[in-house]
Amino acid sequence: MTTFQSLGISDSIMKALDKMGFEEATPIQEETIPLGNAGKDVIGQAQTGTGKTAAFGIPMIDKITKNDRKIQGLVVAPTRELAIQVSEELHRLGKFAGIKTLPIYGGQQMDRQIRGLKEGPHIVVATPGRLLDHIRRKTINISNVHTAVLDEADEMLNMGFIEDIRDILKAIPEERQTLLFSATMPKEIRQIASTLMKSPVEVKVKSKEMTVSNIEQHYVELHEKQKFDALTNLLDIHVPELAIIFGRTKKRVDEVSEGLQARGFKAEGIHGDLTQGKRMSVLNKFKNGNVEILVATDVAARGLDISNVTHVYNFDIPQDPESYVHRIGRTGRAGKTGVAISFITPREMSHLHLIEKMTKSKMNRMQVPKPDDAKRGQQQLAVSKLMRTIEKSNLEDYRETASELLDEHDSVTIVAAALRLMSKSKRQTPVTLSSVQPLGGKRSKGKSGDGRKNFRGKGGDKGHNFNRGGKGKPQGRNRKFNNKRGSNKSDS
Ligand SMILES: Nc1ncnc2c1ncn2[C@@H]1O[C@H](COP(=O)(O)OP(=O)(O)OP(=O)(O)O)[C@@H](O)[C@H]1O
Ligand SMILES: [Mg+2]
Repeated sequence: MTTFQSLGISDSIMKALDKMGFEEATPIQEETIPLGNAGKDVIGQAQTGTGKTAAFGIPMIDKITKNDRKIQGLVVAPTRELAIQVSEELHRLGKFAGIKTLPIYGGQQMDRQIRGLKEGPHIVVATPGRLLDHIRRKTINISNVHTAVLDEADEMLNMGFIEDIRDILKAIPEERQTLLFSATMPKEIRQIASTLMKSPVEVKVKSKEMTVSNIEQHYVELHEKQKFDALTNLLDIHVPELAIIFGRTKKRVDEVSEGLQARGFKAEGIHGDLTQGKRMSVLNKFKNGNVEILVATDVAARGLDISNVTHVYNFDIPQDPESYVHRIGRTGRAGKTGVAISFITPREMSHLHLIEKMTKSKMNRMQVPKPDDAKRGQQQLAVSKLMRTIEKSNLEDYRETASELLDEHDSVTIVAAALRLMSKSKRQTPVTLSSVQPLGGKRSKGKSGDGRKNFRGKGGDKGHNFNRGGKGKPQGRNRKFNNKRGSNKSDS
């Protein structure tokens, strides 16, 4: 056990950590905080939900001169929601040190951000596109930044963002300290990374698997047409506290979330075509439990930290193994347990094996859930509600009516009727989704024998409709989108 005390952290941050309930440092924090304090460039790779934000946030905050009201720390993150979340975590960490943090992202009014910038934040957490807008309009000055962080570094250095990142880093003094963090770091990206850094120290928390062991991983082999019923059956069996369902495209997300609503689930969709206001309100409703199921594109795959997510469902298998790691990593965070279930069509089985191989983890096969199991699950839920009412409520006022009922019917019939009333009635509502193409089995082999590259193109969110391999020719069915660089601005 490593205490934060032994890592040479200032008293004001110690106070913040105490308030946040952090008792001991996680392995990535233990290894990278001293390096960060020593001014080293660091590439930090550790599993999802293991505290990478504080790993770069603590040394960054500890280097800030409070009385110098210039931007001294800069964090770049791939999505708006993540920029907001990281900014909030840095705010909590830097609260007692008097450090001001400002998130800057697309979809928010420029003048509001400009006003915020004029107030002199010490740290800015930004999405790349909007940050570049400010740099070009000269409404931000990052020439005094001494610590730059790329959160989700491999994503930031992928084809969709790399040029933006280069442009951003050009506006920061070369003698900066650069910190790169992610749960995944493909070799080719690591190489690009080292060109932006000064003799970086690579810290990779030792673990056989890329995914955390507290996530149970399963898969269900099924046909496309079975997916929706299988999903609602599983939801009835698992009764997740909060669940995220990942779909491949925005349209898919809309259809699945509408279908779930039609069957009586508290579900909403989130993807890059929604207004920023809508994205925030959906996410907030999910965080406070008013929405129990979030249906999302990969826009919600990286970095988001929502503590009670108990289940992640891959309604469509993700395109690349990294994406799988990040998606399922929305559950099982900070030592909690979680369950991840991926739907695989028969043609996609080779892709499943590829993910298993790359992530060095194994998914357990699960049978296609049956309606009877779902019914039992629902009844179980009604029973537990009934039991809670028995334990917690004052039932005096109901006793007389209850005994009158018992004079006329047997007790089993009455309880059965109550359970029926309490079970959701809309589950049989027919829902048909538009047809989609499975990820091609043959294509997954690719020229290089490394099928990953073929799955780089994303037909989904963030406008990543291009091959993200970074080199070589575009492959697979996303070829025609390959020139759409810059379309990632949709999330900037
Ligand atoms: N030392 C600690 N003790 C207890 N909780 C911690 C500690 N460090 C971080 N946490 C909490 O753990 C959760 C996950 O942290 P964080 O979001 O930084 O993970 P991450 O490694 O960045 O994950 P991802 O790869 O998904 O981005 C957060 O709620 C954070 O506040
Ligand atoms: Mg993170």
